[in-house]
Amino acid sequence: MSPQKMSVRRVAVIGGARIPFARSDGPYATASNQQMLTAALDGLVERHGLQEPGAVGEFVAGAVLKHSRDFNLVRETVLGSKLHPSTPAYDIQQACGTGLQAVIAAANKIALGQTDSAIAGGADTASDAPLGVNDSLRRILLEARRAKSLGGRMKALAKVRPGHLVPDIPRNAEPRTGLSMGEHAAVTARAWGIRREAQDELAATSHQRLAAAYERGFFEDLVIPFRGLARDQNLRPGSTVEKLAALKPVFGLDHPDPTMTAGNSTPLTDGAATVLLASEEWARERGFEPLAYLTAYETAAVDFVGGDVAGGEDGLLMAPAYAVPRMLERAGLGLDDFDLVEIHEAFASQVLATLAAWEKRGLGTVDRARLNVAGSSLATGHPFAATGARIVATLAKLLAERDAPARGLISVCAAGGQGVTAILERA
Ligand SMILES: CC(=O)SCCNC(=O)CCNC(=O)[C@H](O)C(C)(C)COP(=O)(O)OP(=O)(O)OC[C@H]1O[C@@H](n2cnc3c(N)ncnc32)[C@H](O)[C@@H]1OP(=O)(O)O
Repeated sequence: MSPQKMSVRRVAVIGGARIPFARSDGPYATASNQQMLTAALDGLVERHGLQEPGAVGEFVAGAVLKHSRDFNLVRETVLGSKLHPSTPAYDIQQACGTGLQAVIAAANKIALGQTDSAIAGGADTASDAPLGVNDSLRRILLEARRAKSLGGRMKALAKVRPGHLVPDIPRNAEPRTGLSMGEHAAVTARAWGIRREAQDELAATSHQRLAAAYERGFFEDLVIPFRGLARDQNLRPGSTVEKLAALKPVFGLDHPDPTMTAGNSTPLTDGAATVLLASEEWARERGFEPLAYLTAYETAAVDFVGGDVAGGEDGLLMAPAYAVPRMLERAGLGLDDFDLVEIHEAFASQVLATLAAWEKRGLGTVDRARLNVAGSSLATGHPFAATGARIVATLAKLLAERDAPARGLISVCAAGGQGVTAILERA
């Protein structure tokens, strides 16, 4: 396959804005997805002066956990925000890949000349989870609604039993296997021989690097204070390997030597993030200096049902092991060509398994000094749909700081055995 650039027009990353991420059932416990997404969006709009009609071509974002009332969440967010009400908007969803897939959808339209600017992002709350009514009760209520007479309605409602009142609670589990993300990751960690010490080291590094990035003011123009938080609440600057080593395992307990703990797994998190993308012409006209350019992206999926449950190497969160080689081949690049690498840290073991898979597939090793240099999801937390936008904005700014040609790789694993990846470059 010959190397090819995907863009017809170059797509620039102009800036990002997110609210600090909070541990679920904490300070954002009463905040909805719409409120959090609005706060992130307003921060971006105000900072870049995008209030007038037509300033932004469209807003594309999503949430993984949504109430039925949020069927048009992203457009509703526009209507309650500082973005002009004439801005079109739509929802997108690819589990934990949502934020990055929103960036890709927006970038494609800019690349093809269908719009000049767009905002992409995502929000998620595990606190304000969409509890549903029990399926049996829902069917009875629908039957009652369809009934043509009071008698018919009463007859339907008379079928309600106490057991029907048990709510339908969303589970952090794969429908096809019934296993949680953490249990899947534990199976994969065993298949790849990922040690506890290596996981704790990765987690400690993530906290220390995120803390250092906050200390040097890196996030001052990226993070908008919200509901009393100015920094990611999950950040523990004092998180050392020794402290992490003392935590008890929480996943893979059916195995004699479980390695995954609350410290080397992402916590359930609430938050929202946005990114501003545009054509170079649009950026020039408005006087914005692009931080970086999106030059390639890829998605992949694995047969995790057969592979992972059987203890194979193609686990639920391993699709980036396929997406990245494919993307690099298309772009005519190798891992060595990247100054920075951002791997979403769903679990430390999943990052380490992904690195091992890239190595096994002949891509080489990633220099840890280039990996997640401003921390990642183990320290920031992981509000599912927001993570991709957080990473794009962080990496674009890190590349811009280098003030020289530089290239960055993004790898995000997602539920359903999927992976979304991208390349950012600074010319
Ligand atoms: C594609 C994808 O991204 S898949 C990933 C999707 N996300 C997930 O699946 C979320 C996975 N995470 C979880 O389910 C939960 O966070 C769990 C099960 C890992 C942990 O839940 P909890 O037990 O409620 O965690 P909790 O925050 O109470 O932490 C447990 C203990 O570890 C401690 N701890 C957690 N992190 C650290 C740390 N970095 N340093 C030191 N101690 C820590 C806590 O202080 C707590 O200690 P305590 O019991 O003395 O109070």
